[in-house]
Amino acid sequence: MKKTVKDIDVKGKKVFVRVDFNVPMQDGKVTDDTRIRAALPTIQYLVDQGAKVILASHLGRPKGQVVEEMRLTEAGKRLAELLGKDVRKVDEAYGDAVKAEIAKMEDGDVLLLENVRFYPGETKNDPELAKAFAELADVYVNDAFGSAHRAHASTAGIAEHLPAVSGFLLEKEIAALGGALENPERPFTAIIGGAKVKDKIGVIENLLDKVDNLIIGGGLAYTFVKAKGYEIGQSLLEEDKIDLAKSFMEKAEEKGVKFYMPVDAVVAKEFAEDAESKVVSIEEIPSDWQALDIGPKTRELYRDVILNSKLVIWNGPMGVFEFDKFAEGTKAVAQSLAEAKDAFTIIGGGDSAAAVEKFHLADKMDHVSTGGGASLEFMEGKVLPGVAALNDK
Ligand SMILES: Nc1ncnc2c1ncn2[C@@H]1O[C@H](COP(=O)(O)OP(=O)(O)O)[C@@H](O)[C@H]1O
Ligand SMILES: O=C(OP(=O)(O)O)[C@H](O)COP(=O)(O)O
Ligand SMILES: [Mg+2]
Repeated sequence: MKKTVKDIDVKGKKVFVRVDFNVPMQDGKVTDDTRIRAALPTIQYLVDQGAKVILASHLGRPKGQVVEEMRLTEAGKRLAELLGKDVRKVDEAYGDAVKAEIAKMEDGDVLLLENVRFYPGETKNDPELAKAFAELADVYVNDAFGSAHRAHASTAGIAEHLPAVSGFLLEKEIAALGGALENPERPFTAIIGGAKVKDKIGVIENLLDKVDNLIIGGGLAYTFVKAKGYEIGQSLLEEDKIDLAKSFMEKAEEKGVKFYMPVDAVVAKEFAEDAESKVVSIEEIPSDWQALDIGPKTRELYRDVILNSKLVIWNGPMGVFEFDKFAEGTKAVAQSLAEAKDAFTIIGGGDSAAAVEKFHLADKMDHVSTGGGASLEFMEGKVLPGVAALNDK
């Protein structure tokens, strides 16, 4: 068991809180604030206890440099609205100017640092950067469940220098996911989609030891379609994962895990909201088109599997649901989960959670996790670095 904010005295202390405010954005605005709302209990608690609350997060993948659209300014504004309280935002994440701002804070004040991934040391877990973060505070709190599978300077390295405890969200997520997976009800179905193919394809190997059904959709699916020998046109592909995809399909067969992939797709002429589109069978994706959603036959197939399951874990949208034209597959799977009254349903991921919010189905799920990659790695049985770094009770 890890210590939580309740196990330490925070009054008057400077508390560095790593949150996951990696929220979906469009045209400079936050389009889904699920992750900000999920961090509120910890932030509010620290405010009420009279801590000086210093928040840190990443947004997107700026690759170690400043990217204007990836500033945390808008997330900070949304947080201020939700908290009903001023949130001061600075444009850096460590250093003398930040220390000077912190020195001005009163007990109960909230300060938001700039995107920690604007610095190359963050994702490399650079010890110098971890130390620079630690110098800002007396205590470290990790509440960024969505980033707990990353061993980065602000999620792991910093914990070596300060008393390090978990926030309420991290604690709640681990309890909810751990509880469901301890003695999984069967049939147990995992649905994996989304766009982070390189990150997520690897989890499939361990999942094959745990699940009865594995459903593949979203951008992830086309590396498998390609591995089957079909043309995928301009669809998302991880060329160097094709052999891995092939081996997973073979392994599924050996282990008696039922493996489902799209039988049809909605293809588009280009990656755009208003692109010309049509439904084709999976063997017939034209070479200059790209698959942006699963097709109607696939939606039916997946629905049957979901309705016959007792436990369903879903990470990663089935298509580019941000564009209404390509949202039907994701919507159908969300509706099937909502309909599956006999099943315990868990949805995870920043974008998947945004999708079920968009379709007003979030309250029909048993657990909506703020982590996609994090919940998958947790489900694999891996110890998450962001959790491992915290102090034991
Ligand atoms: N067929 C596809 N082609 C390209 N992108 C896709 C496709 N299907 C889904 N996506 C994209 O995947 C993104 C989410 O992926 P990911 O971050 O892995 O999921 P999550 O945040 O739920 O863990 C969405 O922005 C969506 O537009
Ligand atoms: O959005 C996230 O993960 P998710 O897309 O798997 O839900 C987390 O903020 C982690 O981001 P990263 O995958 O860029 O490390
Ligand atoms: Mg995502």
